[in-house]
Amino acid sequence: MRFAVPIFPGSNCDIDCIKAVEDVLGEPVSPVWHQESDLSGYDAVILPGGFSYGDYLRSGALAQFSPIMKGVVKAAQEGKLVIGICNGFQMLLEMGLLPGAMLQNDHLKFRCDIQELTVSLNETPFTSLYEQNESIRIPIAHGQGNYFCDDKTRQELEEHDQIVFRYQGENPNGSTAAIAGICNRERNVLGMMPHPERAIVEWMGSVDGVRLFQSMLKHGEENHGAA
Ligand SMILES: NC(=O)CC[C@H](N)C(=O)O
Repeated sequence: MRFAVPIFPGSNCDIDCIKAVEDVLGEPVSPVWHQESDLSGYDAVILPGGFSYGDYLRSGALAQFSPIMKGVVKAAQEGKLVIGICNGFQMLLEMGLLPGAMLQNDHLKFRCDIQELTVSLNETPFTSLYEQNESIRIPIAHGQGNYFCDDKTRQELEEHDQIVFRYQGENPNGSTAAIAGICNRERNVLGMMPHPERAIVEWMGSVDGVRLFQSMLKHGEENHGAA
C-alpha cells in the first residue's frame, strides 16, 4: 500500500506521519511537496498536522489552494483513503471535503495533552481494529480545535454515522457534541484533531494510534490488493 504525505510550508508533523507508516506498517510512504498535483501513484493520503501557511486567516485556510489539493480531491473521489490529522483536518473542512468548521479553542489557549477518546464508529477503514465505543488515549496539540457545525449538519452526521471519535471526559476545546473526528458519508475520508502518529510507541505515553494505521492497511489489502 503506497502512502503519500503532502507537505506544506509550515507543516511540522509530516516526518512523524512518515515514521508511523514506516515503523508500524513497513509500507512505502513518500513526502510530496504541496506544489505537486499528481497523487495517482498512491493508495492513501495523510494530510499532516502543523501550521501550514503559518495558520494565516484560519488554520488550513490557505493550504486548500495548494496544487496538491487537486490530487487530494481526486484521491477522495476515487475512494482512496484520505486522512487529515489536526491541521490536515482543518484543511479538509476548509476544502469542503468534510462538513463543518474549526474555531478557536473555547478557552483561547493552545491545548497540548494526551486525550481520552471514545471510538464512536469502528465501521470505517480507519477504525476497524478498534472496538465500538472503546476508550483510547491519543495526544492532542492545537489552538483551533473547536469543531463547529449547525444543528442540521450535526443531525446529518448522527444519522449517517459520520462521527468517528468523541472526546471523553472534559471537552478540551468546546467542540460541538465533543466531536474529535468525522468521516464523509463514503467513509474513505477522515478528519481528526488528535494525533495517532504520536501514539505508536510506549515512550509516547500511548500506543493507541497503532491500530488506526493497521486498519488502513487492512482495508487496502482487503479492498484493492494495494499492499
Ligand atoms: N498540531 C496541529 O496540527 C495544529 C493545527 C493548528 N496549527 C492549530 O493550532 O489548531
